[in-house]
Amino acid sequence: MEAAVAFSSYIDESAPKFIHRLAQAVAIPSVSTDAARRPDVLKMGAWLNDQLQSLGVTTKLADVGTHVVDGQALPLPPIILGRIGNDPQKKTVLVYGHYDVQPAEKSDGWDTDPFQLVIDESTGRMFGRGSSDDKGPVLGWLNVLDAHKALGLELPVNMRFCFEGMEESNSEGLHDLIRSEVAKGKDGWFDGVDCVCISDNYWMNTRTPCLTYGLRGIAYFKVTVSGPSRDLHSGGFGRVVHEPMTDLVYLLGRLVTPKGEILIPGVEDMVAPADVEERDIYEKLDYTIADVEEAVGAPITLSDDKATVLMGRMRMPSLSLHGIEGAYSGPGGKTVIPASVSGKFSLRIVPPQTPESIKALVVPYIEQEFAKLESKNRLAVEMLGGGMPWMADYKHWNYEAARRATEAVYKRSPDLTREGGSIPVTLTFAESLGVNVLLLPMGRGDDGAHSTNEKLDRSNFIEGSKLLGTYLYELAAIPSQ
Ligand SMILES: C[C@H](N)C(=O)N[C@@H](Cc1c[nH]cn1)C(=O)O
Ligand SMILES: [Zn+2]
Ligand SMILES: [Zn+2]
Repeated sequence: MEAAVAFSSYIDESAPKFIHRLAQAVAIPSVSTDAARRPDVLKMGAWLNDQLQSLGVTTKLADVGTHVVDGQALPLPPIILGRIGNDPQKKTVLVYGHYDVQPAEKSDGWDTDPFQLVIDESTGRMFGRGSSDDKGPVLGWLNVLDAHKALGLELPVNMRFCFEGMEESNSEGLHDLIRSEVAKGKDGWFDGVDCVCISDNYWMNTRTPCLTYGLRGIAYFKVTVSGPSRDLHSGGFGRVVHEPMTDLVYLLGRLVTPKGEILIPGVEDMVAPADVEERDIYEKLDYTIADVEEAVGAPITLSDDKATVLMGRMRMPSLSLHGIEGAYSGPGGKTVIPASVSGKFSLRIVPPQTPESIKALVVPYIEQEFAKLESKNRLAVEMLGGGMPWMADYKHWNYEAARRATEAVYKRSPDLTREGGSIPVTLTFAESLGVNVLLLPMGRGDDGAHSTNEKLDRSNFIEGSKLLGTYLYELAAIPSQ
C-alpha cells in the first residue's frame, strides 16, 4: 500500500493544478439540451480526449451519427472510449461519466457567471455549471491518472473509460454503441471488464459519504394544446374561443396533487409498499429533515417524517412539472392568448416500472381528461425520452472495495443509498456486460446539480479524487472470485 500513500500525498500537493483543470472544463459551456451549444459539446469532447491522451490513455472517438432537434440534424457528440493497462493478472474496471451539462444562464439567478469556476476561499466552495454534475467527478479520474503518471506508478487495475456528451439528453446513441461493442466479443472495447464504477450522483447530506445501489428511471413527456392560427388579443377573444393555455393548465393540474401523489390511475399501484424491514433501512440513514431544508433552502418538505421523505426520493415514483413552452413569460403584463402551448413534465420511475409501461398509462389518461373538456382545440402527447430504473447487488466485492476505500479516505463507513435521479446507461451496462455496477459519488447533497449556483466543495474534489484512486487499490486487493 506504499503506492497508495504516495498517491494520496500527490493529490494533496497538486490541488491547484487540478482545480485549474476543472476551471478549464467548466469554461466550455457543453450544454447538450441546447442546439446552439452543440459546438461547445464537441469542443468539450475534444478537450477531454486530449487530456486523456496526454495522461497515457489510448482513446477512440465513437461517432454515433446525428439526431434531429426542431427539424435540424445535429451531430451527436462522440463517445470517448479509453483504455489503459492490459495485464491479465489485474482486474479491469470500466469508468463511465459525462462531459455535457444542464443549461445555465446568469439570468436564471446565478450569483456568478455559470461558465466560470469561481472559488469562495472562505468556504472552499467552487461554483460553476458542471462542477459537481459531472465534470468534477470525471476530472477526479484524470487526477488519479495524473498522479500515477507523475509518480511513475503502475495503476493497480486495468482501466476502460466511456465518457459521453449526451447524458442530460437521454444518452442518445450510447445504448446501441455499448450493445454493438459487446456483440464484437473479444474485439469489443469492453471485453474483459470485471466491474463498472460511475461517479455521477451526490451524497444524501453534506457530511456522510455514500455508495449508491439504485437509481430511478425517467419518462419525459410533452403535451401540446393548439388552437388559433396565431396569438390573439385577450380583449378581443377572451371568453370567445377555447384557450390552449386554459386547457393545458387544467391537464397539468390533473397529473399530480400538491402533496406529490400521482393522479394517473395505475402508476402508484405498480409499486409495492415498503415493509417494516425496508422502512428500517431509511430510518437508519444519516439524514434529517434539516438536511433537505438546507439543500433546498426552505422548510418545504412534503412530510416531517424522515423515512417518508427518504422513500419519496429513493423508492417511490414522482411526477414533476417542468415548464410551459409558448407561454408568455416576459416582464410586464402582455394581454395575449398564446396560440399553442406545450407543457413539459416527467415521471421518475422505480422497478418494475419502465418508460413504456408509464407511457401506456399517461397518454390515454391525458386524452381522456382532454375529452372531458369538450374543447375544440387540438391535443398532442408525446414521450420525449425515457430511461430505465436500476438496482444493484450491494453485497458484491465492487461495493466492498468502495466501502473500504471510503473508510480509508473519510475515516467513516459510507451510507448505502438509492438515488432519486437517473443515469439511463447504468442498466444497459449491467445487462449488456453482465457485471456489477457501483455508483461512487463525489459531491454533496447541497451541490445544486441542475440548479443555480451549482458547486463542488474543494475538499470533495480533492478527497473524492483520493477516494476514486483508493477504490482502485482496494479493488486490486480483493482476491478474484
Ligand atoms: C444523476 C445524474 N447526474 C443526472 O443528473 N441525470 C439526469 C439524467 C437526465 C434524464 N433526462 C435528462 N437528464 C437526471 O436525473 O435528470
Ligand atoms: Zn445531471
Ligand atoms: Zn450527471
